[in-house]
Amino acid sequence: MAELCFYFSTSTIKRQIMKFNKQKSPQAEKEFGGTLGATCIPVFLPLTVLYLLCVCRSPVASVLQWPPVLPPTAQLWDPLAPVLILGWMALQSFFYLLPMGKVSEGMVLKDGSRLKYPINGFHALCITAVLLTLSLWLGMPLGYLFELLLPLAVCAIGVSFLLSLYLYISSFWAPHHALAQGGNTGNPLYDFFMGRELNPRIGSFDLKYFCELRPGLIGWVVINFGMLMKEVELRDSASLAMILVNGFQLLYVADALWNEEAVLTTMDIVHDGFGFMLVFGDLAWVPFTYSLQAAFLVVHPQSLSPLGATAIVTLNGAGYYIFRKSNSQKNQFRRDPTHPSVSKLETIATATGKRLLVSGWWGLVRHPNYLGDLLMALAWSLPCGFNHLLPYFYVVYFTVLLIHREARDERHCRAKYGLAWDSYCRRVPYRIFPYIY
Ligand SMILES: NC(=O)C1=CN([C@@H]2O[C@H](COP(=O)(O)OP(=O)(O)OC[C@H]3O[C@@H](n4cnc5c(N)ncnc54)[C@H](OP(=O)(O)O)[C@@H]3O)[C@@H](O)[C@H]2O)C=CC1
Ligand SMILES: CC(C)=CCC[C@@H](C)[C@H]1CC=C2C3=C(CC[C@@]21C)[C@@]1(C)CC[C@H](O)C(C)(C)[C@@H]1CC3
Repeated sequence: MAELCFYFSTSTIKRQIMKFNKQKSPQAEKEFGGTLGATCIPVFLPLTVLYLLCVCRSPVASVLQWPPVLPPTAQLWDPLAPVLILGWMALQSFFYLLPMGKVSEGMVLKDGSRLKYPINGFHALCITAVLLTLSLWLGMPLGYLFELLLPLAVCAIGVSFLLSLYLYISSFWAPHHALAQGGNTGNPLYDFFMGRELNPRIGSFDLKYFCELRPGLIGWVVINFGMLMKEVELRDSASLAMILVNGFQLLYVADALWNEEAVLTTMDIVHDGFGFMLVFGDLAWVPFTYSLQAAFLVVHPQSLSPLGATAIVTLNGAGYYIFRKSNSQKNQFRRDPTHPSVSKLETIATATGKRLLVSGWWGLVRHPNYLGDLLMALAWSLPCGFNHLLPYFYVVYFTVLLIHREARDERHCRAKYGLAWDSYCRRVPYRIFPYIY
C-alpha cells in the first residue's frame, strides 16, 4: 500500500514537472553564480553559521585561526532545540493569525490581483516582550540560550532545508502567473535555491511575508536578550557594550515591524521567489549571525568609556536617521506623490508612468537607505572593541550584500525605466557613498 502511494505521489510530481517544462523560461539570466552558486551556497552558508558560532565562543575568537575550531558533535545536538524552534515557529504563526492590526494590500500581481497581508508584526513583538518578562518573573533561565546556540542553529538550518523542499515541490501545483521571474528555469538546483513561486501561501497564510519579518527577526532580539541574561548570570550585571548592542538592534527590529507595510514593496516580496536563499536567510542566517556581537560579548567582555559610548550612540543615531528618513520618503512618494512632504521634490518622468525622485534623500546618492543601514552596522560592531575581527563580520557581509543588491536593483530598474534610469544615474552619479562609490 505504502509503495502504491509512493508510486502515485512520485508520478503526480513527474506529471507536474512535465507540464512545467512546457512553461519554463530557461533563457532567464541566472543570478548568484548560476547553478554552481546555487549548489555551493546551500552547503557553504550553513557551515559558515556553525563555524562563526564556534569561533565566537572560543577564547581566541579568531576567524583566521588554523586549524579551525570545530565543535565536538555532542555540542551540535540537544533534544530541547527542535522543541524550541518548532514551538517558536508555532507561537509566531499564532500571533500572525490573531485578528489584530489592519490588513493591507500588496503590489498588483501579474494577473491584476492584489494579495491581502495582516499588519500585526509590532503587536507580535510586544506580546513576545510580555511573554519574555513573564518567563523571567517565573525564573526561566533565559541565559541558557547561550549554551543552546549551536543546536538551535542546527535545527533552524534543518527546518530551512525542509521548508525549501516543500516550497519547491508544492510550486509545481501553482498556476504559471504565480511563479517568480527568476526561479523558473527548469534547473532543479537553481530553482530550489532561488524559489519558483512568488507568494506561496497555505490558505491566507503568506509563508514568505511571515518568514521575512517574524520568526527570524524577533528571534534575533530574543537571542540577544538571552546573551544579556547570560552576562548577568556570569558577571552580576549587564555591560554597557551589551546594553548598546541590544538597544541598537532592538530599535532596528522594532522599526522594521512598526513599518511592516513598507516591506510589501521590497525586492524580496515583489520580485524574488521564496526558495532556499530567502528561507535560510530569514530563519537561520538572520537570527544566528546577526546576534554574533551579543554572543561574542558573553565570552569577551569589553569596557567602554562614556566618550566612546556617546560617539557610538551618535553614529547609530545618524545611520538610523538617514535609513528611516530615506525609506519613508520613497515609500510616501510611491504611495501618494501629491502628499505635501514629497510633492515639492524634483522628479523625472519614466515611460512606465512612474516618476523617479532626483532631489531630497534620493538626490544625494542612489541608495541613501543602504548608506544609513551600513552606518548602523558599524555602530553595532564598535562596542566589541578593536581586538577581534569576528564582531565586524556583519559589517563586511552586509557591505557585500548591499553592493550586490544595489547591482541587482540597478539591472531591474534599467530594464524597467530604460533611458529615464540612465538620466537619473547621470544626475545622481554615486550609488551608496557620496563621492566614493
Ligand atoms: N538588514 C538586512 O539584512 C537588510 C536590510 N535591507 C534594507 O532594506 C531596505 C529596503 O531595501 P531594498 O528592498 O533593497 O531596496 P530599496 O528600498 O532601496 O528599493 C529599491 C527600489 O526603489 C525604487 N527607487 C529607486 N530609486 C528611486 C528613486 N530615485 N525614486 C523613486 N523610487 C526609486 C525602485 O523601485 P520602483 O521604482 O519599482 O518603486 C527600486 O527598485 C533598505 O533600507 C536596506 O538597507 C535590505 C537587505 C538586507
Ligand atoms: C546570506 C544570505 C542567505 C542572504 C539572504 C538575504 C537575507 C538575509 C536578507 C534579504 C533581504 C532581507 C531584508 C531584511 C532582513 C535580511 C534579509 C531577509 C529586513 C527584514 C531587515 C529589517 C529591515 O528594516 C527591512 C524590513 C527593510 C529588511 C527587508 C530586507
